[in-house]
Amino acid sequence: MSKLGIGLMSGTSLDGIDAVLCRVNGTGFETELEVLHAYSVAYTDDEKQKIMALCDEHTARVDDITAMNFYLAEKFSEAVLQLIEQSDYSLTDIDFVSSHGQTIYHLPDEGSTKFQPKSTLQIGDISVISERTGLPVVGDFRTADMAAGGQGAPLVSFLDYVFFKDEKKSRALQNIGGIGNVTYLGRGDDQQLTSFDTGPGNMVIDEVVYRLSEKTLTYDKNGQWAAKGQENSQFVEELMDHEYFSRKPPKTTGREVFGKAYVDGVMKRAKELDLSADDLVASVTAWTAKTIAKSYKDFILSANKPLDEVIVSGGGGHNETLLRYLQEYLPDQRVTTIDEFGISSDAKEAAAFVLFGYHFLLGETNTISEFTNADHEVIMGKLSYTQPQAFEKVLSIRGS
Ligand SMILES: Nc1ncnc2c1ncn2[C@@H]1O[C@H](COP(=O)(O)OP(=O)(O)OP(=O)(O)O)[C@@H](O)[C@H]1O
Ligand SMILES: CC(=O)N[C@H]1[C@@H]2OC[C@@H](O2)[C@@H](O)[C@@H]1O[C@H](C)C(=O)O
Repeated sequence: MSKLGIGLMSGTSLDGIDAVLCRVNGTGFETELEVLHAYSVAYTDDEKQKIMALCDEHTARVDDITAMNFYLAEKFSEAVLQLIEQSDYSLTDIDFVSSHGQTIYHLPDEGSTKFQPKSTLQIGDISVISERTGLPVVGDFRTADMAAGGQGAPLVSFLDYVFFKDEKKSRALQNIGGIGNVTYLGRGDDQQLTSFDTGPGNMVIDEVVYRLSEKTLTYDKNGQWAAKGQENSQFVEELMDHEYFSRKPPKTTGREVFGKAYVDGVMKRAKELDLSADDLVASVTAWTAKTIAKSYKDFILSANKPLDEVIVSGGGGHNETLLRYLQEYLPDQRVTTIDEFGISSDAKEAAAFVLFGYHFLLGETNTISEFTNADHEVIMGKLSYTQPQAFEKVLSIRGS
């Protein structure tokens, strides 16, 4: 029997919270998932800067992290309530909430001392969300995959595999959020599955635009600013030199690597090269597209894996200049956006968490170990229900 789940996603771009209401039925390849309503709320600049400070080892304070764990949970709860308010449903119709949380730090590789195992931290406490909504809330997904030896990301590849594996076409599902990540799906019986973070998505473009606009713009709307400039090829090639791009998958990255400190270096070098603001925005946009195209060439095409089409999702799908560069660097592939397949670019990740939460509640695995390089598949998630009625909903899902 189908259930109604709400997915919450607040990604590494720190643009805000995406909430989607979905009808879900079945598991694995039998899954049916329909997005019924979507709602997004932007973080204020103040909120974004405060969260960003927690993503940086030099500025994060333990009291701030603790408080933000609760503050964000309130924001997530408000997003659920707003979503419901705007939809044709009421809270009592909903069976569960599934929340990604806000990643503030992700360490997919062990450090040099015994106190630095690989680890990851998503905040926005699920008990607070359960208490405010009266619903059972699933959260904290990445840790289970990491405990099984995985990178804890990319997780959305599971949705890509379930809905986009095709008999006739080999596909790359490219998400361009704060970070870019790809799921490669060979055609037909080809089970060579690959998934990794390609590098920055909008993260560097956003920060450069924020600084050049003297904090008045947080992103380059539709890529209009980049379209006014010309990419500087020397600068783009220099940026391509970062060790992340030559490192073989499996690999994942985040704000720890391509955050503010990285952009300090980008701005400094752009100044030395005397780049105009227009050319700098064009250059980081071209470079972002090139990091994606190069990673396909090095880790997919060079391994003799065919690639017919590239399906872009995430906010970067709205950046027309970024998509133009991507098509230019991948002349033999058709580059399109996921909207063509009836899924909104902005709703995909939040919908994926409905899929994960539902599998979790049914006790079904919700990872594919090849994608995250885990030792085996796991059931990701943890559960909170602060009221007996919420527990009843869990029992009813399990009994259905
Ligand atoms: N109209 C637009 N034009 C250009 N860029 C846009 C537009 N709308 C959104 N974006 C970009 O998309 C970003 C948000 O993307 P998205 O919500 O997919 O990221 P995220 O989920 O936070 O990150 P991640 O997937 O890395 O966790 C914004 O920060 C902005 O850079
Ligand atoms: C640790 C973390 O939050 N990683 C995010 C980030 O944003 C994009 C990319 O890096 C991806 O690997 C992941 O999110 C998506 C939802 C994923 O796991 O598929």
